[in-house]
Amino acid sequence: MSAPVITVDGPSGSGKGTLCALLAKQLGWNLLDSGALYRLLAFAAGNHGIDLTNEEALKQLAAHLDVQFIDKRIILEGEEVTDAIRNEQVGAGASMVASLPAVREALLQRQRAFQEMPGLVADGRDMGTVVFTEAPLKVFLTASAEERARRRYLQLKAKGDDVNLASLLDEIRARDERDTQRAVAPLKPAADAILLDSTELSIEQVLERILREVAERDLAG
Ligand SMILES: Nc1ncnc2c1ncn2[C@@H]1O[C@H](COP(=O)(O)OP(=O)(O)O)[C@@H](O)[C@H]1O
Ligand SMILES: Nc1ccn([C@H]2C[C@H](O)[C@@H](COP(=O)(O)OP(=O)(O)O)O2)c(=O)n1
Repeated sequence: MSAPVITVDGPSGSGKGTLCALLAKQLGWNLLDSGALYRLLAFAAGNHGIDLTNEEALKQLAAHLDVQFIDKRIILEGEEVTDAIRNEQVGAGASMVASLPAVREALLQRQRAFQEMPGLVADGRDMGTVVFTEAPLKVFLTASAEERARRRYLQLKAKGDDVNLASLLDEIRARDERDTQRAVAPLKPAADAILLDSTELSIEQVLERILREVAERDLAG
């Protein structure tokens, strides 16, 4: 029997990463942060002087990307990059490399390898539509662009980054546009996904709502 998967897809700042980390902890399941793979690829491309539109070179880089996920730390080619990949510049680069079909194909098996017992919580844009189409629970998490920009602003500011709310909102809108309009695996809810708008919900309310769905499907064992 294959391990059960909960997929959580949605736009930047909707709360996917937060929800997935809490779910994985509560259920004792594995966690896949697929966005981190696209961020790491964009970051590695920068290190190697590869242009973010060079599909062939990026495909090769993706196929051989030397990454280790150790607890909450991410090591790329021997260097810790856990914080370095979490800014809007790397996010925009990730969104660019993610629009290239050969790159997505090269990262597919690496993502599917995370499906191990007792279960997997998978965070991204195409977890329910492409990577784990058989998942018994699919969530599409959204929030208004203004609320998502506000959340990102508070998050980056708390980290000490020099951020501006208006430009974050512009960047989030540009990323939404690129992620939803691309030809391959665009951001959209799977036909069988639960749609949840978190604009007016706290993190605890979102978690509670999804844990109810987990219980209804008897997924937690
Ligand atoms: N429902 C919520 N209400 C308020 N803040 C939230 C909510 N969900 C997440 N956040 C905060 O918003 C920021 C972005 O959340 P994150 O989980 O990183 O989003 P995503 O992974 O979808 O980009 C984080 O600082 C997180 O603590
Ligand atoms: N499964 C995925 C995950 C991310 N991406 C792309 C599109 C996103 O804009 C970037 C960055 O994703 P990430 O989830 O890290 O971004 P946010 O934390 O939601 O801001 O990668 C993707 O195309 N497919």
